Amino acid sequence: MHWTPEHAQPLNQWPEQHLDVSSTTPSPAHKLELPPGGRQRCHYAWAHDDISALTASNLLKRYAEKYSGVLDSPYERPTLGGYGDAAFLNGAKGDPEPWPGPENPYPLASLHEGLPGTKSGSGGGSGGLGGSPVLAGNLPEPLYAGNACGGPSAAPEYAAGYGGGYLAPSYCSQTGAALPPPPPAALLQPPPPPGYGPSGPLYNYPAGGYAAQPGYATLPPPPAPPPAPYLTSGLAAPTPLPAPAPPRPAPASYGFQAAAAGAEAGVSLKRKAADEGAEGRYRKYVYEPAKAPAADGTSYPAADNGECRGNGFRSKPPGAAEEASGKYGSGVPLKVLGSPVYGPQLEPFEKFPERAPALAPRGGFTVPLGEPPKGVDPGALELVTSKMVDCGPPVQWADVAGQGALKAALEEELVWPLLRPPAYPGSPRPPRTVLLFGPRGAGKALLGRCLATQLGATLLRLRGATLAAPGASEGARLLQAAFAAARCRPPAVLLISELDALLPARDEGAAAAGVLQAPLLACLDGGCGAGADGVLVVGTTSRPSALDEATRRRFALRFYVTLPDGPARGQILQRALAQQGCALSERELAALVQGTQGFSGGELGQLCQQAAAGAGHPGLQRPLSYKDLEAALAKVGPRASPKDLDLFVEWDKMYGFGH
Ligand SMILES: Nc1ncnc2c1ncn2[C@@H]1O[C@H](COP(=O)(O)OP(=O)(O)OP(=O)(O)O)[C@@H](O)[C@H]1O
Ligand SMILES: [Mg+2]
Repeated sequence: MHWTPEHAQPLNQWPEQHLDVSSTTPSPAHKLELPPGGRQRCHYAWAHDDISALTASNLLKRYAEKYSGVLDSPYERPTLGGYGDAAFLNGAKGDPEPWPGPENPYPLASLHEGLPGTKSGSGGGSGGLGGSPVLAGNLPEPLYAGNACGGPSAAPEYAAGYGGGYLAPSYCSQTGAALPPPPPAALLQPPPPPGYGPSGPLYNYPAGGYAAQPGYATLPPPPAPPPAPYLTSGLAAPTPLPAPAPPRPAPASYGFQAAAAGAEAGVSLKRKAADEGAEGRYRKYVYEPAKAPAADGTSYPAADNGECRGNGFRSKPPGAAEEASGKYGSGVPLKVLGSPVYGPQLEPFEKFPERAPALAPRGGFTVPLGEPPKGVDPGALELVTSKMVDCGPPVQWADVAGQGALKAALEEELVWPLLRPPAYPGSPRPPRTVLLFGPRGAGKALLGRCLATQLGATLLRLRGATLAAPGASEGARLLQAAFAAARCRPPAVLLISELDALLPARDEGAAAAGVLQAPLLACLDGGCGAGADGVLVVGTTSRPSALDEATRRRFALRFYVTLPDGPARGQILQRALAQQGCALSERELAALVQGTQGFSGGELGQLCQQAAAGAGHPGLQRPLSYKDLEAALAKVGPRASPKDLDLFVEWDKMYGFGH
């Protein structure tokens, strides 16, 4: 209770105010409403009780003696208003500072129920020292001082007991009509315990103060704290439980419990759970991050290893050995595919393994033999079968020097999807067409052969220039027959080199060649059986810019076959020279690799042939030397200019898939 101006009233009103504040008698209107303020306010309530019980009684006794002495003194009695006492004016217990109690003493009826004897006075004696504020307010005149009694002579009545008897004579003028009829004693207060009754000894308080406080033990369990204070901002309210939670047991100490509830209102849930342990009642509100996916895959299958690109495919493998884990589900071991270790660590050509026979057809690329489509000339079909089927040795990945990234991309995006059986009905269909573009002699056809080997497919080779040579009609007939032959021999790879020769040149305007574009597009669309399962069409061109959009779109994959880099050139040279019995030193080989920058694989082969031709080999019975190769370098050079290479790069950026 803080100091307010209305407290500065004459001293003759202090008992009334004091009684109002420090009443130990509960009013019927008092309710148990413990504010969530908690511990501190409850502490003030205890302090208030101290005033009413101990201090107030002592002070009343002391000042009653004083007043009686004043009244009995022969000199003029001073006015009570001039009997200033800051402590009393403030309503504090002799403390010059304002009482720091609550502004409005909230009714704590039950707290005062433990102080019996204050209401057990007879008749209207219930308005004794511990009288109810309601009763005090009903008094028509100020209490104690200035009343009709002319001043109390309270000292003799102290012996009447604390139960209101000792003040009863002071209110002698308070008739019973002025007071409301007293309620039944049984309703007001339970019988006082021994020692606190009217017949009990005066001031028979326990030595331990108010430790007994029987009212505390009889307090009903506090209401369950609202859930909102236990939710930190930003946390969604928990889902209401289907059944109401069982009431919490009455705490052993209500004061502590109330204080704890209020004090914990602003504590984070995590902190609360940590304080209360794993079995804490707030455990369900603890916000915890989602658990890691289960190892058995029953949980989220998201992989956080950085390999997932978001579409189910991992990033390109740094090495073939890492791809043996069956990325496409079927788990085809890489050993079966026979992929080499890509990159500069490629074994020298002379150490290449012996070419293995063609792998048997397997996986989803295996389909039963098909029937020749109707409308196909049987003669042309027989011609294609006998002349265009490549019966050369198989080509493994290791036979292609360099091109590590390209080989990995082809294997990942073409070979394995074709070999993998469809995961489920309606799964994406693997690509059936691929375009390899790059400088002449870069190894496009070599890669096409390698694809056929990896797929275990029959290889049918066509050259655009050969198809266009005999004329449009004959070329179209051969083209349709080639697609039909591939359809009849699944799995098959139809390799069409110099694809640009079948298309109308922009600058040349070859009418005959341009006529073959329509049958080509029709066959690529499946009209010739090319779209059937078990047929892969590989088109190659060194003039990708000659392809119009219609033709370009027919190829699902488009890869740039670059010129071999230094290590790849060294490998190609070593192999080519080894076939001619030439063994260069490392220094000579390095110089030759340096001098053949910009050469394609085909041009490197031509260089070796030129060197042999210049040396008179094989007529000359001596091995090739470095000088022979130097002489050949003067006659054989790269055909692709830097400008051409830039065009490839640009086209790859626009239409290629990169790798
Ligand atoms: N990376 C390579 N490794 C080994 N040999 C290669 C490589 N690149 C090219 N060659 C060899 O060069 C020669 C020409 O290769 P290929 O015919 O595949 O080139 P191309 O790109 O198809 O040429 P073109 O555009 O003229 O058809 C072949 O003998 C091939 O063995
Ligand atoms: Mg070729």
